[in-house]
Amino acid sequence: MAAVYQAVCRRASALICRFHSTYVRKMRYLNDLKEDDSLCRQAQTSGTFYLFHNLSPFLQEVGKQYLVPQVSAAEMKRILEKFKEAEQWIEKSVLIGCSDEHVPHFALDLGALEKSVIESELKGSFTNLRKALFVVDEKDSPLLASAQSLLRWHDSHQYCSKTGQPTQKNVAGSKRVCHASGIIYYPQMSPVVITLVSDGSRCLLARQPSFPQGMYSALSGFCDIGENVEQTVRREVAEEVGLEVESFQYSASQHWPFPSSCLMIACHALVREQQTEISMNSLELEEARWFDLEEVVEGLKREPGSSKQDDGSLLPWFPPKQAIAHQLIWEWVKQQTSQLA
Ligand SMILES: NC(=O)C1=CN([C@@H]2O[C@H](COP(=O)(O)OP(=O)(O)OC[C@H]3O[C@@H](n4cnc5c(N)ncnc54)[C@H](O)[C@@H]3O)[C@@H](O)[C@H]2O)C=CC1
Ligand SMILES: [Mg+2]
Repeated sequence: MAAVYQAVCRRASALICRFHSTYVRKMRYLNDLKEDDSLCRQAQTSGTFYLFHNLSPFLQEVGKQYLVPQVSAAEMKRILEKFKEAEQWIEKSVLIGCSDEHVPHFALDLGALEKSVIESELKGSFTNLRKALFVVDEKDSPLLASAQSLLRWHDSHQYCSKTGQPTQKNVAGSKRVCHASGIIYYPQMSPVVITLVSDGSRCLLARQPSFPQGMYSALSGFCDIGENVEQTVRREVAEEVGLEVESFQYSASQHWPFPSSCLMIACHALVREQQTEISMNSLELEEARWFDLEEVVEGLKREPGSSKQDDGSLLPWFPPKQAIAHQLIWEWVKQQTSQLA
């Protein structure tokens, strides 16, 4: 009876599925892979793999382009057979998505294997993520960022922080379990607020000592435990530049893999026109100042290389479009120019 009931349910859910959009079906499939170890193990045999070596993604340089190759399961098998314990390597992979046709995508870090062997087999090279994100096609950057973050999380959560016992990942890599205590660990992101402060006609951009020369960005800061986004915006602006936020507006968000895994929550904030004197916290920032519209528009046109002047000084430039700070600055320019029109 139970078997008949299950068959009816399966048929019903298959019928319902047919009416779902491609997106819904894809999300449901990914969720099934996360929940069902045997389904996911089977998926590994037909999936594609994005490779990393000590958290650096594998890229291929073709002409002036950098491609992010997807290695087929068969190709993966062929390469791993060159090393010992080939089968065990596939088990280290983590699920990072799937195509509209439900071909699952995995990420795999081959850090303990000889890098040069893999590079020459696959004709490419493992490239530092900070470089990779800015040279690959725009659609591939978020994928590389989230894949690396997930691999990093697994690498640094091998043991239970309560019992000290090893933790085991599920096949998809969506969690790790300590079988001694029953504690389940899920991949984490730290919420960070990034705020573009404006006084109505100028915007405030700052430099941290670690930024590349000449680059200015919006103010950023990790959320403290218990804070909401508004409280973090107000606190960070007060801490870093000594100003009081009057009002703020959410703009967009982005996952950011540095220093480990941040959820960047981007906001515009307004301070009173009469209270714009900056009192910079020099422990965190090396410069913070107001920029007018013209200076921001000019800065957006500049690239790191083109910011150097003949006398060696640097003109300001801003984060590239892959960073959400860029989007905030663009939005501010658009809003200012629409006000002027
Ligand atoms: N995608 C983008 O456009 C941008 C991204 N960012 C990212 O935002 C992050 C945070 O910005 P900051 O101004 O550096 O933050 P911050 O102003 O809160 O200062 C960083 C300090 O906060 C402390 N901290 C508190 N919680 C932390 C946590 N969960 N992880 C690490 N450190 C923590 C540490 O002492 C650290 O040195 C940066 O790591 C950076 O990668 C920053 C600007 C632009
Ligand atoms: Mg900060």
